[in-house]
Amino acid sequence: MKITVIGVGNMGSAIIKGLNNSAKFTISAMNPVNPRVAKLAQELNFHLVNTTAEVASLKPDIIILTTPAPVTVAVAKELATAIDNKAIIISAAAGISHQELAKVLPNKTIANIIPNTPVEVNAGTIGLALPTDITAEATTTILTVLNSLGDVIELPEDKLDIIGVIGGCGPAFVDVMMDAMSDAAVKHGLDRQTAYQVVASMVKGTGTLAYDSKLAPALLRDQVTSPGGTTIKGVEALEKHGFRYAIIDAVNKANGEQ
Ligand SMILES: NC(=O)C1=CN([C@@H]2O[C@H](COP(=O)(O)OP(=O)(O)OC[C@H]3O[C@@H](n4cnc5c(N)ncnc54)[C@H](OP(=O)(O)O)[C@@H]3O)[C@@H](O)[C@H]2O)C=CC1
Ligand SMILES: O=C(O)[C@@H]1CCC=N1
Repeated sequence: MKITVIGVGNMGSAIIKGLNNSAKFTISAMNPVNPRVAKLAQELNFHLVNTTAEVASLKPDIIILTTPAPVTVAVAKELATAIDNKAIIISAAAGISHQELAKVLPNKTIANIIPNTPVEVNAGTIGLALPTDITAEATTTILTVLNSLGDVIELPEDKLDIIGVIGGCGPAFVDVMMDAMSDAAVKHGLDRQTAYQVVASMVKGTGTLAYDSKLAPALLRDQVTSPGGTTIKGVEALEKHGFRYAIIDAVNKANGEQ
């Protein structure tokens, strides 16, 4: 299957690396001329072009739009005249609706996704909204690509924003916590590299346990807080400093609440 990724920034690069790991696809990409992207194309050995006309000549089965949200509709409009109707468009642009894209891409199959950066290591969380009139064949094609990048959660488009905040922005929120924990470990005498390793391993294990057991996070927390022990003292400090509400409000704000 031939896949062209348009916009090779943080998300586009992560998708390309994840697709490249799975070694199942012929990958190409389009980006304005940029030495960073040229270097990545050389390293991963994918074909790089700079114009939508060149994208058309590649005859991709799938085009993934990872351009900045504000320019995505304009890029889609340019593509509409260049590509044939067979190419399936998958847009990762947060906040750009199916309807806005369908207006400039008539007669094209368009799916909306919100992926996250862990797609780079094929451990992504990908919210997917499919159009109601999509064919079984197109659905299979889209799922073949996305399943190679991580967990795909299919849902109606009106739920894509909140999945996008939890799945898409969530890694940044967890990274902030990991960074703070690493600083605290360094303060208490651990060297920084070991601190990063311990924190990443702990988050990976905690995530895997929650994912595999399907237990509620509160129950998993209770299993750590031994009576009269150290953890409950830390949890008390988190409550005192409003950690829980800080997280809830981060989600509120990322989801557009004023
Ligand atoms: N980052 C994330 O975790 C997530 C991002 N997304 C979505 O992915 C999209 C990209 O975000 P992100 O990767 O963070 O942003 P970046 O700024 O890191 O990447 C954007 C890329 O698009 C390129 N670009 C700009 N204009 C054009 C154009 N007209 N044609 C082709 N390429 C273009 C830029 O090129 P250059 O800089 O070389 O000029 C850059 O390489 C957004 O729509 C965002 O909503 C969705 C979920 C998660
Ligand atoms: O920050 C953003 O707008 C994008 C969408 C989800 C994650 N990053």
